[in-house]
Amino acid sequence: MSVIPSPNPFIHNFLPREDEPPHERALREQEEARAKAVSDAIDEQIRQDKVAFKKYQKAIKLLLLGQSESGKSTTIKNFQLKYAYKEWVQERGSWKTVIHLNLIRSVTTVLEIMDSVMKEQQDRPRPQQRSLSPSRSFQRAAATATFSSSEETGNLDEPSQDVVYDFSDKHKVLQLRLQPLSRVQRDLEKYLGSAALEPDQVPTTDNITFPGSEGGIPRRNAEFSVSVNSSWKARLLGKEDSKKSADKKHAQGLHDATEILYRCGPDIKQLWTDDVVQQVLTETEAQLKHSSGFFMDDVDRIVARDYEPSDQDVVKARLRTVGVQEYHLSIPGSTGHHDWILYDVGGSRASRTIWGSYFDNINSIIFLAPTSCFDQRLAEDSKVNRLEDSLVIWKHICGSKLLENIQLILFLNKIDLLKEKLESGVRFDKHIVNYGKHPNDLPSVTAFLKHQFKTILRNSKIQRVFYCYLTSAADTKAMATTLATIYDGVIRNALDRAQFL
Ligand SMILES: Nc1nc2c(ncn2[C@@H]2O[C@H](COP(=O)(O)OP(=O)(O)OP(=O)(O)O)[C@@H](O)[C@H]2O)c(=O)[nH]1
Ligand SMILES: [Mg+2]
Repeated sequence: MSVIPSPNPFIHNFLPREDEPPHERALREQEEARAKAVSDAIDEQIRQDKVAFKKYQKAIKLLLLGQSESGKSTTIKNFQLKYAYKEWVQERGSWKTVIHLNLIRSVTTVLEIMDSVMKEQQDRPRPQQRSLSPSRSFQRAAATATFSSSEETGNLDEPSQDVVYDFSDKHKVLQLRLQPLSRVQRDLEKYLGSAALEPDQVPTTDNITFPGSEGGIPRRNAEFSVSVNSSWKARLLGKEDSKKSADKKHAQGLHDATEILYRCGPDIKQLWTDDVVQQVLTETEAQLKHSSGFFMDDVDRIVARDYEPSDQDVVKARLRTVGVQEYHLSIPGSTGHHDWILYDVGGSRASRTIWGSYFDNINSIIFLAPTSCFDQRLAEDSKVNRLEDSLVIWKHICGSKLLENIQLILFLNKIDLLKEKLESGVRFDKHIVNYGKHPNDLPSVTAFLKHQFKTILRNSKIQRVFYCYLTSAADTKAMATTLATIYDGVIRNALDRAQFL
């Protein structure tokens, strides 16, 4: 018995009635057109998503890692400066607020140190006992001023030579006249958000360990957000709705900050060029000049009402990275343009928990180890030497199973500051015990550091080439050359990997 296929019995429900009245027909056609428009929009979205996904998959993905203040964001700035200058110029102005905050922070640090020493001096029994033993607030100021740590140098806890500083009413007047800056500092910090605070100023989570050396991929922490560009930049560039009353208030606040800073300019300069203040800073070994975001030598220029940051100012400016910042660049090369995605993460201990979630889909890692911090402790944990911390992170990265096929590039950074420090007489062997009796000069110290990092890579059981560069990320010319050098290597590695997969 054969079965004759019958037409779908429900088809009539969907076909227009033969006797459909004209107004119903018009309504139906309208509804169909609307449904088609929605369907077309969904198809277009899917098409665009596919294109974006393909582009994302083809893009070269580079992750920058390293402890806080190692120079990750500064390296990204160098990438932008070299390969995305148009966008760089568009965003340059937004850094003015950060640079103002950096300058005010330095002023606050100097004032805190001066105030602490003044009080110390007042309280001291005279003239028999005149030794300088710093107070708590003085030590706090010292920490922000990139002091040598007390445990390592002994310069804070031990009474120093008898010193009496020749403070006068002039210093007290300066203190009073610069007081308005503390309010400006608070306002700017509020405006820039948590990025404006350093790791020792934000609450930390206990028991944080570096993720990813074994086990699975850690989950992304809801506390952290990914953004293509940070919100403070958008706000400062006026990309957000400027009609909002909060934004208007902020704009007024920023204008007031510029005005107050302008009026305080001559006093800031007087404070910074004062002989007694300089003597205090020298003898308490406050390495303010070497600290991040140091702009005290440029006061005249920066406090000017019409100040516009230069390229170099932006590279020098310091703003902590919170969460993950994603940068998309289209970089020309010998084989055409390549899309690059650079991931900049925060380097403080609390921020490191997020790193592992970026390990699974990247091509290369640039690891930044700041070399000049051999005599400093972590802001988050004063028991840990910063150089040792870098070696520990490097060991985790080299040994991570998740990173087995990822190219590692090491930047031994802040070489300019290391050179200055060694030349000023700070002894490397005093802080790094296994340095032995080698000379206290740049070639010997960098050779030692290279050897340390290379040995860790070799011992990690994962076979890799040791790519290592001595860098000074604040030197944009030298960095342009380094970036050009690593550029081809990163692309070649990405293409090889794509073929292999
Ligand atoms: N002199 C000098 N300064 C540098 C160098 N590299 C970075 N800096 C400065 O050091 C400060 C900190 O650099 P960042 O790039 O913000 O450090 P980071 O690794 O991104 O820090 P987090 O965002 O906290 O993880 C900035 O003020 C930089 O200008 C360098 O090689 N030499
Ligand atoms: Mg950063």
